[in-house]
Amino acid sequence: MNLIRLLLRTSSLHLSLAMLAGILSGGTAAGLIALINTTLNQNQPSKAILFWSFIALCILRLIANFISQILLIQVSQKAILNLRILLSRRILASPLKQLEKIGIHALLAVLVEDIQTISNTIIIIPFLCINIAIVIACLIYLGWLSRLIFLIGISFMFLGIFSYSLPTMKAMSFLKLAREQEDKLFKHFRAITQGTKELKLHRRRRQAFLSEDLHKTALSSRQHNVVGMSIFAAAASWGQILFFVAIGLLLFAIPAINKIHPTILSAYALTIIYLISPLEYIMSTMPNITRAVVALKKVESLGLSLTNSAHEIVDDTLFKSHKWKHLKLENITHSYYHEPEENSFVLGPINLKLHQGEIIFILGGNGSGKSTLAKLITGLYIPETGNIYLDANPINNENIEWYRQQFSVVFSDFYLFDRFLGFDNQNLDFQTQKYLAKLQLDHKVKVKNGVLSTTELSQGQRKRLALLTAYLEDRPIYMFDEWASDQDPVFKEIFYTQLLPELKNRGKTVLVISHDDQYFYLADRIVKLEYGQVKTEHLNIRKEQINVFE
Ligand SMILES: Nc1ncnc2c1ncn2[C@@H]1O[C@H](COP(=O)(O)OP(=O)(O)OP(=O)(O)O)[C@@H](O)[C@H]1O
Repeated sequence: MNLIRLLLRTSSLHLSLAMLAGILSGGTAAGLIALINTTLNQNQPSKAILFWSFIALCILRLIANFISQILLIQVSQKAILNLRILLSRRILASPLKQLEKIGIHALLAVLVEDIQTISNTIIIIPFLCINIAIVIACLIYLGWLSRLIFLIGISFMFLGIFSYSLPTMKAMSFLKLAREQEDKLFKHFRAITQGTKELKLHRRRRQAFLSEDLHKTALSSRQHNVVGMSIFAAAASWGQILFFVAIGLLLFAIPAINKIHPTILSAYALTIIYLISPLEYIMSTMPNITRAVVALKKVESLGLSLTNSAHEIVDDTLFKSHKWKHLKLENITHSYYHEPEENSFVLGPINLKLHQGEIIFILGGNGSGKSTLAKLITGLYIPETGNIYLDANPINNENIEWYRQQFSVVFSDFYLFDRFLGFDNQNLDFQTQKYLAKLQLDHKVKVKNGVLSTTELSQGQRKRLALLTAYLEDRPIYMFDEWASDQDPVFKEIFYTQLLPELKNRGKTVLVISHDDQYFYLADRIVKLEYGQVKTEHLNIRKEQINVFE
């Protein structure tokens, strides 16, 4: 089972020791029962040896139980920690296309819901193991008492397990359906947090959203959970009654068929009654275990398997001492997955050669494929066909991680971190302060130890902060996806006529996705897209005023 593999991966040594201690603890529990039986069945006052054995077994059980629990708690907590880190790593190591296909809401459901479910189950596994050890030890004791009754008991137990597991399989299918609703619920939660303004301003939209979307999904989730959990409850009640049927058989049916000594019968009855509590615990954990199995299956179904560790391949030997001259896209294509056949968007095949130190403008109408091309050029999307070359070197799985590190990008849907992560620059604060002044943000934002005093700014100001981060990254290729669209005319002018040429003068290659036709003359090369194809490619040697939309 994957859950056990997950624990084993965490620390097999700790787990083995904990299991040993657990078995010892279970063994002492069975030993105590045996001792109590012997003491009860002897017709004379208790001997000192029985008394001291009882004390010794109690102490042994206390110690073994404690050690086993402590070790198992450590393993389970470490497994939870590893699970959180591993899943986050897996998500970040997965191709962007795959993550976009899964969807943000489904990823959130995995990170919040599934991790919690798996963690909750991992926490109970230590106690589950100890209870299983007690059951096994008691069964061994029962087998030692009488083989015949043990065989009857074991057959009865398997019948019980079988009749318990059949309905639980049905219950699992309902829990799976409930889990599917969780993805939808997270989509609605996203709508609540990101669409608050739109929902507040439109009462009928809000009511329709609450009753038709949110309530419907939450209700469906509840119904599947209720049915699933009810089946578990029915199966558990059936399991409980089976204990008493077993005791009934033992007391009334078996002695009628076969003569059995009353001391064995009473020992059996006592042990079975003692077994009720651990068996009930085991049964009560089944819904949790089933939920965790469903959660793990969900995680795996998204292609985020937890059994292999994710690792990045960074081959930075490539081009280390070498200044590249051109970046070539050869017949690259990309298509999106969900669009209907007749409407599907395909970018490419694109053939382009971009030179080091150029300012390249990428133009085109809405939906023409500019941002898609940006993701392909920056290595975020792997081309479905064709290749990217840096000089004569093809970009492949081995060097793509390195290749991505050559780009500083501000996407139109950028994310702003409130502290500068991954910089080991000694003068970071000084440099940031300088750029804050340059971007006219020094009156609003301060920086201390790489932490920004605020990111609660206007959209245009936030974009300037994103640009600042790109400046600090100081990478060979810059990419701006409609960066200037939120800037006021004055700063727009500064961006195009001062900041871009400055970057070029520092030897940077600058790719600019833009609709600002008054600045197209600043470009060295202009690439215009239409319906996912390069419509025109224009080399602007004379820096003339051009109108490529004509
Ligand atoms: N994550 C996505 N999943 C599915 N389809 C997408 C996705 N992103 C974009 N598309 C589709 O790809 C096409 C091109 O989108 P893209 O964002 O590249 O256009 P664009 O030229 O940047 O547009 P705009 O100027 O509006 O930003 C569109 O038809 C869009 O529907």
